[in-house]
Amino acid sequence: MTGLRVEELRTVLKTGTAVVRDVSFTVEPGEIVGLVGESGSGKTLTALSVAGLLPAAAEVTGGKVFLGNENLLELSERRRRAARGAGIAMIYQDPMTALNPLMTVGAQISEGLRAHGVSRTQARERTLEAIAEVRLPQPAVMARRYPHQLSGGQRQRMMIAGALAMRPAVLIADEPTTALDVTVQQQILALVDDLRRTHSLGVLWITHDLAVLAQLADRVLVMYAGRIVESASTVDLFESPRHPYTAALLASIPPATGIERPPLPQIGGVPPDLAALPAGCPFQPRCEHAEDRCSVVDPPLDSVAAAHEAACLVLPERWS
Ligand SMILES: Nc1ncnc2c1ncn2[C@@H]1O[C@H](COP(=O)(O)OP(=O)(O)OP(=O)(O)O)[C@@H](O)[C@H]1O
Repeated sequence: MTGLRVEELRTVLKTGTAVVRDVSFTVEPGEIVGLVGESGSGKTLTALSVAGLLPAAAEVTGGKVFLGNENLLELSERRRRAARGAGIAMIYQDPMTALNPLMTVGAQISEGLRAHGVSRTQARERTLEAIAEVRLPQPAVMARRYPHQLSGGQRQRMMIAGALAMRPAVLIADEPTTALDVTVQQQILALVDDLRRTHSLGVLWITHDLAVLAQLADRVLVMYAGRIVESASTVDLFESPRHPYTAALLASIPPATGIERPPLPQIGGVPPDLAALPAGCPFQPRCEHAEDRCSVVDPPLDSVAAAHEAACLVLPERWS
């Protein structure tokens, strides 16, 4: 199976502001990698850059996006579109943005496949297979429904079915469970966890919600001001965070009750304006542990332990 390797990805708005700043990470087959950060930290633009779906207001100006051995950023538009369908699929918070309200869901999944050269008969078969795979009952009946005839959870499953029908190597999920109630959210998380095992699907799961990642992700990337500031296995990140921003995110998770959805993280101070970043470390104005040098040096992402990287000059031993 094919993994995803992103190297030094840089995405800039037409205004000149860099919103994704030299981001590198990998997603191995069968692995779930979480990408977490506050609103505006650049998670969505990272995902759209990788999937080749950026809005006109932004463009990738540097870096590489390898799917297997192929750098997607070097492919022609036509080949990139083909690679995108079969290689990287994306699902969103609001399935209505991905689903056409005027077509039955089955027809749109089939149409997506037909656009990639799958025959009519095969497209129909694969559509029903994909709908069954996301555990919707009576696939043939479901396929004939319009999006508004489905519940929120069913629409979310249909969107996942549409993505899976393409048999992608990597699924990028941008806050896909945020709008769902907790029970349905749990069902979708269990489904994705199952699919990555049965299909060796690599998953990049974007969220505000570290509690979801505790349950789902093998590894977590923490994003701040367009950069990855910490990267570690989920266990290491929760047990020994090495960036004060990660520690603040963790401290903002209320004690787990198992049923309540935590609110958005509340961290003192405001997220930085990407168009006017402070000198030194971008988190330093909000950081409880900042030292004088932190307003001078913007630390690179460095190895701090095995398979654990952080971009901070102040070791936890010195955190007051
Ligand atoms: N289409 C766009 N045009 C102009 N600026 C944009 C556009 N999309 C995002 N931005 C800006 O780029 C920055 C990063 O946004 P992005 O949506 O990637 O953040 P995010 O971490 O996904 O936030 P959220 O959790 O709210 O979705 C923000 O400053 C945002 O205002």
